[in-house]
Amino acid sequence: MAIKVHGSVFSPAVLRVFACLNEKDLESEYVEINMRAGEHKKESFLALNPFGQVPGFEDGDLKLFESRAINQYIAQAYAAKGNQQLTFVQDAKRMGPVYVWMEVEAQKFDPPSSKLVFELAIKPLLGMNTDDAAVAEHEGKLGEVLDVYEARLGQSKYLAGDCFTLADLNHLPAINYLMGTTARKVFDARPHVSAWCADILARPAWAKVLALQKQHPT
Ligand SMILES: N[C@@H](CCC(=O)N[C@@H](CS)C(=O)NCC(=O)O)C(=O)O
Repeated sequence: MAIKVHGSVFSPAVLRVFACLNEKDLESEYVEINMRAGEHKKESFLALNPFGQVPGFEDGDLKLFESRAINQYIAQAYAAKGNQQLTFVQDAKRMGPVYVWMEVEAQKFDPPSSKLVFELAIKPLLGMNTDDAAVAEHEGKLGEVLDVYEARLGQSKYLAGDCFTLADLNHLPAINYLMGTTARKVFDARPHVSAWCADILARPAWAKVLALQKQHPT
């Protein structure tokens, strides 16, 4: 049975799941949820995600939500497909840094970057005014996080070592959005971070995500 991703292609969390599906060369069906019309708060969607947030994910009779957990599921369930560097292996020492940097993305990078995506990318799309004070505050916070990334990426090409892993992939939607905004300067000011961003954004799997987004411009 086909994999289905329910959501909006403007949602960073939805794009994160498509990035993983594309890395794994998996076919999937995009089921558009009209968030402006509040479809994500309706009974039918709440059966997929009781918190009323996109994405909702189906693989046959399995229903999941939370984009990062969905990506871990995809990486394990389809271990033999596509990019096998994303598979979690039994070697705990090898996996340790992956676990660390996945948490860093979710706990440290995501809070300021999500705020900036909302202020600088989503609000303009919705015709709302950007809060400049909030932007300045969260650019400062993101800069502090990226100072740590700069040191790390001076030691290894990717966050968890020499290979691209889910720890890197989970950053893609926010970085992609912020590269098109004034917050780009926070990344550009840090050479190792800037080179890493350019590298991960150039992945063919991410280009496929952007192509899907273009096909659904509303
Ligand atoms: N931690 C969740 C976050 C999901 C999330 O925040 N989705 C947003 C769009 S990116 C949403 O549905 N917002 C509408 C709402 O919260 O009502 C995940 O990674 O899946």
